[in-house]
Amino acid sequence: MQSSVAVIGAGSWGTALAMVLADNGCKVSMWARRQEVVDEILSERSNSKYLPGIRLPETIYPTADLQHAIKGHHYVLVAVPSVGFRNTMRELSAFLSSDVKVIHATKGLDKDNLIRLSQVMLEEVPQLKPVNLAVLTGPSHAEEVSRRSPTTVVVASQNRVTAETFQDLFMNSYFRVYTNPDVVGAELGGALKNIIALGAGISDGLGFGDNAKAALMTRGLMEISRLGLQLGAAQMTFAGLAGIGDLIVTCTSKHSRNWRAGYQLGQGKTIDEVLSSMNMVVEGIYATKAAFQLAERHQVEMPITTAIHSVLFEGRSPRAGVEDLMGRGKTHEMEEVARISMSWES
Ligand SMILES: NC(=O)C1=CN([C@@H]2O[C@H](COP(=O)(O)OP(=O)(O)OC[C@H]3O[C@@H](n4cnc5c(N)ncnc54)[C@H](OP(=O)(O)O)[C@@H]3O)[C@@H](O)[C@H]2O)C=CC1
Ligand SMILES: O=C(CO)COP(=O)(O)O
Repeated sequence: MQSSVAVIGAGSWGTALAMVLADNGCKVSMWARRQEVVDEILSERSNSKYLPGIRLPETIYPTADLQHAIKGHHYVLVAVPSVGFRNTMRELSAFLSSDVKVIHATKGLDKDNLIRLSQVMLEEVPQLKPVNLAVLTGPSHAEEVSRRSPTTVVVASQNRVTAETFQDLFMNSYFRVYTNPDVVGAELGGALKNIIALGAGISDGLGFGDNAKAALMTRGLMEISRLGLQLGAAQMTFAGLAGIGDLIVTCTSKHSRNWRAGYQLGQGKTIDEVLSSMNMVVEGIYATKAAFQLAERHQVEMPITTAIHSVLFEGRSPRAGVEDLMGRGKTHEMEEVARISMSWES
């Protein structure tokens, strides 16, 4: 039987994932905020602002009416930016029945309560069952997925049947889907790597080399894991696609909006100049603010996040931010390893 899926969000990622589902034989209803996007898809089969040059399959049915978008669908995918996530879920709440399975592909945190987005889903749509929720994350730029370039992602859910149901819906010859029970790690990996990608862009914009970027990625993963473990994630998740995998692609790809924003900051532009030059979401900016507050709340050391926070929100120059990082007091690479190594006893 043909599955029908509602995709909420018609930016780059919602559209690219709608294409994967359509390629898999699903009937896809896609909600866009603006009627112009709907009209363009209906008349041209394209979404030129977000995926220029890509032809969308005929089995993607766009609509600007949220209720119409999800009516009769057993599966819902939410792919709106984190800043609009809570409101979108609140609006959806009136139309979602309790047996629907919902997956989100947004990489961010709730800016007000500093919670994960699957937690926001349950707050705003209390009739949803936690076992029916999942998260899709991993190294996956929309531009490449929409060109059907080989991509791997992770679907995380506390319930195996739900994870495998979404795995079956999305998986195909160019889109390989793994499952993982660690929802906390999957969501945090996706949200926090954007901060480090901003840093990688800043480093490149300042003219630094590969050594600096490798350092940022490695030490960045360390602080992502540190906060993640404190918040209940499984360490191994950060060694997988939702962790190091996504960190690599976002810190090194020309497609990354976070890297591009960081690059311009490194070249001397202000944050306002950078944001006005980009017509797509830069999640790392919001994630930096949220992670900085979480680090303070949980007493977790996150020097790179702190340095990027000082550049974004405290008027520190990118170069001074790097000096802050390089001038920190000396430390072990891994406190945990140093602590358990008997040979280190004096
Ligand atoms: N692009 C990618 O390669 C990937 C993106 N993601 C994640 O997916 C999420 C969505 O990003 P992406 O599709 O790339 O973003 P884009 O910038 O490409 O598009 C944003 C989309 O969200 C809509 N939108 C903007 N603000 C709001 C709001 N407040 N409420 C509801 N909708 C809103 C926009 O509508 P309008 O046009 O009307 O402004 C547009 O449809 C992000 O969390 C991102 O990190 C994850 C993996 C890959
Ligand atoms: O999450 C992404 C790729 O996995 C997209 O990253 P950007 O938002 O930086 O483009």
